[in-house]
Amino acid sequence: MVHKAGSAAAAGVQRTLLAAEEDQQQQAHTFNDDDGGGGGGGERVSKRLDRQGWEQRGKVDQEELWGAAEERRTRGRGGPSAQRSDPAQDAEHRDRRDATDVEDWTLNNDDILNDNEDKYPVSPVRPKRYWPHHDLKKDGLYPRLIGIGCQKCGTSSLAVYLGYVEGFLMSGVKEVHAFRGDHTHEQFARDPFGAGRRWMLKSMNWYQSKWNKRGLSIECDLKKFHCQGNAERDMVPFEITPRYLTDYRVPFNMWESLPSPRQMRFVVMLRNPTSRTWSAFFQTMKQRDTSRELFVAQTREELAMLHACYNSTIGLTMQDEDISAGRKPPTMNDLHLCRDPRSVYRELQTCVEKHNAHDDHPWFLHYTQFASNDEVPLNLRVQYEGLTMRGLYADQIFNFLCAGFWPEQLLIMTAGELRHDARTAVQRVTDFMGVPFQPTNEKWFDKGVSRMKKSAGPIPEDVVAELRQLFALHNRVLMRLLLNNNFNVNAPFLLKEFGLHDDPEFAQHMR
Ligand SMILES: Nc1ncnc2c1ncn2[C@@H]1O[C@H](COP(=O)(O)OS(=O)(=O)O)[C@@H](OP(=O)(O)O)[C@H]1O
Repeated sequence: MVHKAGSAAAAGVQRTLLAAEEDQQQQAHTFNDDDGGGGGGGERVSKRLDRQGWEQRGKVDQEELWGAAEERRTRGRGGPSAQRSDPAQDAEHRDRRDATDVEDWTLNNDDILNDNEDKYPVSPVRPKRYWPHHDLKKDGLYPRLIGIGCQKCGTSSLAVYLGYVEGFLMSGVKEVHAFRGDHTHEQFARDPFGAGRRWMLKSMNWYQSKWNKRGLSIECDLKKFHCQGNAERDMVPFEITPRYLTDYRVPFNMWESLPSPRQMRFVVMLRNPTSRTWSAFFQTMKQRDTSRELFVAQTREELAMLHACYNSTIGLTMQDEDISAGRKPPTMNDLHLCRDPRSVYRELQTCVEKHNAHDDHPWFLHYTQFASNDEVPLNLRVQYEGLTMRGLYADQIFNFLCAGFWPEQLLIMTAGELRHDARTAVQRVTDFMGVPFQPTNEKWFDKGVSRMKKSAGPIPEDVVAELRQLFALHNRVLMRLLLNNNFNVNAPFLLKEFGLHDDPEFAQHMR
């Protein structure tokens, strides 16, 4: 990539990069609505992209997903799977659903506002909950399940599979990107009762509206711990935005603004980070310069920057010697390592600026552009984390614990697991959500979701060893984090994905 030196040129390139990043997301995620929480324009874009995307694939029609959901609602609970399951159980399930078609229930909210602090230590940076009790429009649902990652890990296929499970209700677009801006965290902190509150309401109303297409709604009065609505209790509204995992602000925004963060469930798709990096590069550069030389050059530049800056700034778990040296796994007792994402990014930015000898490489600097930059509109002020850093999953997941979420709330699935047996993998998700696994269209589970986009093919050999070297320690810390806490994992698949299935340290988990 050729960059011009000089700050004006750098700003120009940065704008181009922002545009490219947007463009990348829009092109890549054909059901993406990367509006960053603003509303309006994103809807238009997403409609266009949805149509193009699904037509290109020629296999799945998003309306079909919605149509299937609607049909299920109106004609009862039939569907192919019903023929195969126990009729008595089905009848019982049907009765239960009919009885709850109009819901009026009290949430089990013991720990929503007064967290049960006995179970785990509380992170020193867990934000205050700002969820507004009043003034919200009551015309949509909140998700119960959010797919938070990771990019290029099979999330589109997972979205399609879940879309064909009874009761699972996808947002109008797969990726809502609701929590990535500063609209909650920063605006609200600055002005909780004025502009910040208006931002919050606007963005949460916008978020809720993603599920209002079928006239479903739910109202919650958290002062009375009471919710009422016409959504069925075991319905699972969901969305999947892979970049939620890599933007350190996201879990904090979620904790602040979702009505019942402790009841949220997350699914995290993971993939071996080396092949992920190449797949992500291939997507980013689609229709531009996809040369393997560029990939090697760009990756090396990122690696140099990460070696200089990652561990000392953004790498939360890396800052504990015992953890990084393998003397202990990261657990909930290590939440003192947590940092406010804004200060983490600020430090990262300072470090990157110091080590970046060439200010003609703004594409990399861009990923630390957290401080306000008036030239960049708020909804475009995304973090560009580079491609390699997105594979350092351990700290990204740990950061969710920092924001207040518990390991029990996260289900970890690997791309290999989904590819191996989608039915069993998706059933893990339905079990996790406590709802029966009832596919509404068996063919997707029997045939599998066909490859949706052009594949990246094999990674250029030149940098494989360097990438593996960077990821080795982080992968190990990740396994220790996931296997020693109460995450919902499938250990053998997990270890296999990361090439640690023969490692004596984890042998007990392979049994
Ligand atoms: N069923 C199933 N299981 C596992 N992996 C699958 C599956 N379907 C697709 N893929 C591969 O996932 C890669 C695309 O991932 P995403 O859909 O998450 O991409 S995106 O972030 O939404 O753009 C992409 O990887 P690459 O081919 O290496 O680019 C897909 O081939």
